Amino acid sequence: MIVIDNLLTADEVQHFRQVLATVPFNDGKNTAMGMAAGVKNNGQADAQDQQVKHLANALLAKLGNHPQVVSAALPQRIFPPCFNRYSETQTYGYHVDAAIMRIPNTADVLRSDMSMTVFLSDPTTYEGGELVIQTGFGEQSIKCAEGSAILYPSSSLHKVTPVTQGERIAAITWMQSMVSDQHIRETLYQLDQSIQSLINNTNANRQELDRLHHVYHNLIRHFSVL
Ligand SMILES: O=C(O)CCC(=O)C(=O)O
Ligand SMILES: [Fe+2]
Repeated sequence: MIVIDNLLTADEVQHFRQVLATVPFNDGKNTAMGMAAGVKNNGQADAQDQQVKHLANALLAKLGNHPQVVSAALPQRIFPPCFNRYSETQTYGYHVDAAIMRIPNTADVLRSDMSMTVFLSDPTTYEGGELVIQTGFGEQSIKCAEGSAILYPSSSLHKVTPVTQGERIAAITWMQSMVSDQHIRETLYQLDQSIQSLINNTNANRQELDRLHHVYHNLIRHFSVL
């Protein structure tokens, strides 16, 4: 589970919120698959709306270019982000995200390996609305600052607790990774993070760094499936 701090700048968050305040929202149940529909109670911005498409594309471009997102998810495909809104009393009970998702208006499908929530509301403006994820170490409850995001394995059970005051707006998306094995993906992420911090360390031995870089790329070559 990885927090991406400041994925969006304050200005970008404000722009997203301003646009989302003007676009039509539909019942979130319409896009839930199978059992998830029974526990889903939120609103979802109309994905056919031109302004919503524009925001989704802007976020998509941002994700594909973000070094930490790329390092953690090794994305091959990213689902066009959706925008959801939980008003007072709204909630999304425990569910697992569908393993295979059809990318709207295309013939392509995506296997969800990693799920992402980008928090767009200032956390001091709403109560409740925590994203709770079941992990091997118990439940983790997450409420990020506006503009920050959480990336977590799509295989996990998760829920959004009821909003008891205010309104929670977020963008959500799913990624198919070039490396489907979660454990290997995590290990590659750790290796890359170490390499990146050595690159920024002026005392690091250049030859050793080149060797680590070489190892990282050969591991990607070995484990990625395109
Ligand atoms: O809003 C969130 O943080 C997560 C929503 C969710 O789990 C979903 O739409 O599948
Ligand atoms: Fe979900």
